[in-house]
Amino acid sequence: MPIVKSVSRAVNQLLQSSGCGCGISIVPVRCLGISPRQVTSDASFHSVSFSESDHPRVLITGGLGQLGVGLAKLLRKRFGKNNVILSDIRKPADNVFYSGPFIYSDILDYKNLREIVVNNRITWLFHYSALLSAVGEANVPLARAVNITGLHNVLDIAAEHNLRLFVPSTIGAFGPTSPRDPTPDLCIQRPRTIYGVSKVHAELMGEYYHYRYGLDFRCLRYPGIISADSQPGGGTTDYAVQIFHDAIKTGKFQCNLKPDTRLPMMYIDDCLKATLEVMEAPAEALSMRTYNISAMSFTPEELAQEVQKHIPELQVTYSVDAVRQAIADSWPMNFDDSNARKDWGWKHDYDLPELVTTMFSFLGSDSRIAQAN
Ligand SMILES: NC(=O)c1ccc[n+]([C@@H]2O[C@H](COP(=O)([O-])OP(=O)(O)OC[C@H]3O[C@@H](n4cnc5c(N)ncnc54)[C@H](O)[C@@H]3O)[C@@H](O)[C@H]2O)c1
Ligand SMILES: C[C@@H](O)[C@H](N)C(=O)O
Repeated sequence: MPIVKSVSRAVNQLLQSSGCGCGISIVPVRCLGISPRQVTSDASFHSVSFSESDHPRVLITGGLGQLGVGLAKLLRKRFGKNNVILSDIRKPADNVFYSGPFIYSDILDYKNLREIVVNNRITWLFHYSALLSAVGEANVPLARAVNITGLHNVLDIAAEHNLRLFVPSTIGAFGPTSPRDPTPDLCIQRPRTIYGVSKVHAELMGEYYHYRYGLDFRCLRYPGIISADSQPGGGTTDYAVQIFHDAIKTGKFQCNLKPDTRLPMMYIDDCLKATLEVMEAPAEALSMRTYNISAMSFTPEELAQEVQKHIPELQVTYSVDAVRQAIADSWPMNFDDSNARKDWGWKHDYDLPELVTTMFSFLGSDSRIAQAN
């Protein structure tokens, strides 16, 4: 086939699949010949397309944080151990290293990330690398680099290689001028943390790449996530994990938020279930590309009361961290996730009582509960 004809066929295919319909150029930015890191201008035409009957080949960035190892476990169960690669810039614990493929990947190293995607024929990418709200405020330049420059690398590679891309957003993508009770999917978003600003940027850039280049971008705004077997990475909602550990270890918990600070929260199993469900949802079901998801909403006082049903002698004191409190006071109190429920059937399994019971059964507090009774 003459070269001109095959290129024009490829362009037509790309235009049809772009969802853009505007007839203007849809080649990703780094393919336009203006980037020092450019690949050939027809790079995406050569991508192996993902057939729905195959298992996806998955890469998880920032996979050694609170959520990544659990996500890998869920995806490996579904798609096979060797089809899911965990990556991070940290050294994995033995049990993680031996549980399936792990690879070093710094998302700020564009060429290395691209090499990993190409050599492993990746088709789905879950982009978990980030600096969370509190650690982001403590190191704004690093948060800007990881959360914004890193995202740009991931977006370009995903667009060039025709990946389905999941990027989590957060309740932190809203700010003091957003409606807080409840917070709908579409409303004013003027966050006042670098974390929130970077997440609004991620939502908008992902949606822009979707409409402009046909990138299959999918995004959920997670509430604060609570897990038993992984530690949170420096956020405002971390107290809701720490209380369980301290209740069991010392019977005392000092909370860094005020007792009446209400925030949306979710058990990790619900969060990971939603993530897989939105990635598997048929594109036609998605009326939007960024959805709120919700399960429960509580204050430190309400959580402490539920914990005290299991450990009655728990003593809770409050020593407010001004940075975290200001952040929490600007975030949603309740999250409206009706679009996720309507479009792709989202439904949570864990409310507050089930969450607390499950956490204690994981953390093995039986002996302490027995002592208390
Ligand atoms: N955990 C939550 O409550 C929560 C809530 C809302 C959204 N999210 C989002 O979910 C994602 C995962 O959250 P998490 O709680 O597991 O985060 P985490 O902070 O626990 O883990 C983030 C990981 O990113 C890695 N990382 C940092 N810089 C990197 C770089 N340059 N290259 C590659 N990796 C790098 C870190 O080593 C870390 O393991 C994040 O994007 C976060 O914003 C989390
Ligand atoms: C809410 C979420 O994005 C994270 N747990 C934080 O508090 O920063």
